[in-house]
This record gives sequence, structure tokens and C-alpha cells, in this order.
Amino acid sequence: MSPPPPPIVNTVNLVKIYQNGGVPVPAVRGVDLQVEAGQFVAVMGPSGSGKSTLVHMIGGLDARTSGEIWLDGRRADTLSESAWALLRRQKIGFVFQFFNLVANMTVADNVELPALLAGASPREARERREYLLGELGLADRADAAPAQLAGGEQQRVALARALANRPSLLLADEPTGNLDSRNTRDVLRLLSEVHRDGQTIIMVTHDARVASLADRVVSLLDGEIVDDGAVGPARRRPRATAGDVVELRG
Ligand SMILES: Nc1ncnc2c1ncn2[C@@H]1O[C@H](COP(=O)(O)OP(=O)(O)OP(=O)(O)O)[C@@H](O)[C@H]1O
Repeated sequence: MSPPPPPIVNTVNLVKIYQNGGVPVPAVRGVDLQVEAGQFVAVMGPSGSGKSTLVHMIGGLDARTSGEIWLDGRRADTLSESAWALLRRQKIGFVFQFFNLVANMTVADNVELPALLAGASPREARERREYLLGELGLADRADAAPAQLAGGEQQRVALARALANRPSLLLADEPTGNLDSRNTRDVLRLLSEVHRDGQTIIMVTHDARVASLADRVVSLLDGEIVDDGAVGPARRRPRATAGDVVELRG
């Protein structure tokens, strides 16, 4: 029998200590996290517990202090910056608070570009873009420039762009943070849909409703994983044992 595929993400004793004017600030303190292909993991925890730092390190946007990061069975944290950038472009989609849309390109081009860079044909890239913008209620904004969009619209375009090349891994940091309830619904519907199609997702969220879509909730406290549990349909009822972490809204 062939061995099981490696996890999409595997962190081993991952540590991040920021230096703040010479004072060490431990943000992530020895995280071991394995995420299997196709899983949807919500990362929760109070403000300052290290959620963003963890997800940034997994995406190579923040350097680790120590520990290991493996992506798809390949050691990633020891790669050169350019090799890491290439791996990122091929495998990871990001939705973070800063949207980084290309200002002098239309919305449509912003979304199609990652698919084209990853080798999709122009037609495939266009079809994927039409699907994603349609699902997010942005079909009529395709020809707009990013500067003409409201913040919530830019945020949704960033999600469409992140999904354009069907990355092995979608990393999202509060993807519904600035959205009203209707737009939140559109984003959550799309995330559920791509997850159903096999998309692996790691998503930081403060919102228990958003987390309830995930298969698994990983809770951080002071930079450590303090709870890691399945929230599949069979177990979606809230558990209330003494050891459970209470989610604080930041
Ligand atoms: N660039 C930085 N320099 C110094 N300290 C930092 C830096 N970024 C984060 N920290 C500190 O690291 C810790 C973890 O921060 P992080 O942003 O990862 O937490 P978080 O759980 O994502 O918080 P939030 O929910 O508020 O976004 C905090 O104490 C924070 O102040």
C-alpha cells in the first residue's frame, strides 16, 4: 500500500519571538499543527494570542524564530526567499487585511493574474474569474479599478484573487472582518463551496458563526494551542466542559 499523503501543513515546535525595543515578545510558543488536505480549520483565540503571527509564518510572510514548517511534505522554512516566494505563488492563496490589489489593473485583471501566472489558459482564467466574482456579487465591478471600490468590495476581490488559481492552501485572516451581513454571507457561501470541492482552508476568525463552517477549531492562548477539536456536523453542538476555551471577541 502506498503511504498516506503528507499533511498540507505541518509545523513542528514553531516559535516566534518578536523583539520590541530589545524586549522579547513571545507571540507563538511551540506550535505543532498538522492540517490534512481538504480540511477547513478555524483558528480562534483572544486578541494577541498569536493567530495572525502563526498564519503569517505558515505563509512565509513572517520569519520564524525556531521550529519547522513543512508544506505538502516539503520543508519550507529553510528555503531561500525566492524559492519560498515561488512555492507561495504555486500553492498558497492569501486573504489578509491589507488587500494589495494592483492599482492600475481592473478588478477582472487582478483576479485573473494569479491563474495566468500559474499556467491557466486565458479562457480558464476568465471563466474562473467570472465564477468567483459572480459568487461574491461583484460581476458588475469587473471593469472597475480597485480605487473605485468600497473597502468591503476590495476585500471580496482579494478573496476571489486568492482562489483564482485553486491553491493547495487558502490562508485567510479575518476574511469577513469589515463586511456587512449580506457580504459576509456571500463570502461564507463561497468558502463553503470551495471547501466542498476540496479546498484546504486555514482561517483566523473571531466570529463563532464563521468558525462553525469549519471542520476543526484550533484555539490559541498566549501563543500555544490550548484546544483542537472537530466541529463536524455530528459534533457541532457546543461542548461545555471545564477545559473548553471561552472565545473572547477582540
Ligand atoms: N511586528 C510585531 N512586533 C512586535 N510584536 C508583535 C508584532 N506583531 C505582533 N506582535 C505581538 O505578538 C503577539 C501576538 O500577536 P498576533 O497579532 O499574532 O495576535 P492575534 O491573535 O492575531 O491578535 P488579533 O486577534 O488582535 O489580531 C501580541 O502580543 C502582539 O502584540
